[in-house]
Amino acid sequence: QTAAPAPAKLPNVVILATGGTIAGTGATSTTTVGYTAATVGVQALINAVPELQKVAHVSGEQVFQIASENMGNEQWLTLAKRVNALLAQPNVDGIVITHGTDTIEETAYFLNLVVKSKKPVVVVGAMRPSTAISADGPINLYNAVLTAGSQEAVGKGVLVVMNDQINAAREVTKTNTVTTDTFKSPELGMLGYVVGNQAHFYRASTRKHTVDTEFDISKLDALPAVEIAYTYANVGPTAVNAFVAAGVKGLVHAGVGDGSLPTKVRPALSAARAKGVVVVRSSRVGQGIVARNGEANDDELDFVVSDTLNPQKARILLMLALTKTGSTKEIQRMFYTY
Ligand SMILES: NC(=O)CC[C@H](N)C(=O)O
Repeated sequence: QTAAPAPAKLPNVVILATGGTIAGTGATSTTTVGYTAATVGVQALINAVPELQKVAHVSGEQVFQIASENMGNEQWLTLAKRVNALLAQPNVDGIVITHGTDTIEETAYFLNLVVKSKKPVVVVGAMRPSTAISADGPINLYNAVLTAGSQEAVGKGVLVVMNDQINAAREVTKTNTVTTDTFKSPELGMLGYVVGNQAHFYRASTRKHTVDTEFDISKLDALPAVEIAYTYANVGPTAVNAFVAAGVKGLVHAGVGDGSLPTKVRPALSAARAKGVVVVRSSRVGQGIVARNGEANDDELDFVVSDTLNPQKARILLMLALTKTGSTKEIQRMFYTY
């Protein structure tokens, strides 16, 4: 194994810590469930990986200290503004965000749509707490910093680096509740590997991101209310009606199959649309396209389809879309663009 090459000038990488298992501690070295997430501070995370100093000048900031099931719109806005402020500084070359893995794909996709820089932004987590045998946090952090400081990652959009693999924010999803190889980009594929102290890219997303999006959160302190209604055998209109009564501006329907609408749900969604709620048809399946005018006549219902975005990512794009427009035609264009 070769040592990390020593570049003439090391990149400056800022680590923004938000919590999660990568900052978690367990009772014993074999505690890999039932540990406490978000207990170790950012400086301790950096100190645990002295190898970072060979590949970047790293500095750390503790932005939050939470388990990522508690991540929300408010935290996303705070985080995105901090990322944009740091990347606007000429002496910052890249950013790593340490994060719980449960919602890592959502934070990554949100940032993918609102970061205004081509500089690398890498979101990273761990599946085993810092106290575990073979904890994956240190190697993941090392690979994330390496990637964030690399020229190869410039302009690739927000990345999730874990388990020696680089995935694009738009496609990556958690596929296993506990294993270290949980993050995949089903069917469409990962972007590359981090191997031998180097980030290797083989593909890039064709969808627009970061500097090429139309979204600007710099003056926002809240996002439009958008919820997800999940569908399953025997589902009725209760959840959809409750969301509409609560005043949502948008609803993502996590339909079955290719976005099918059960007979009992369709009228509730149609009534929601009549009240001005923007409805996006997505699917709970996790892979594949929800096609416009496929399982429903979207032109007639005035619905939007999610294309290949899963429901939790469709929710993010719909929130940002609603900050710009209420036009379903425009919002559909965005779902085919980002
Ligand atoms: N592996 C993890 O990071 C899960 C821990 C926690 N539920 C979180 O998402 O922050």
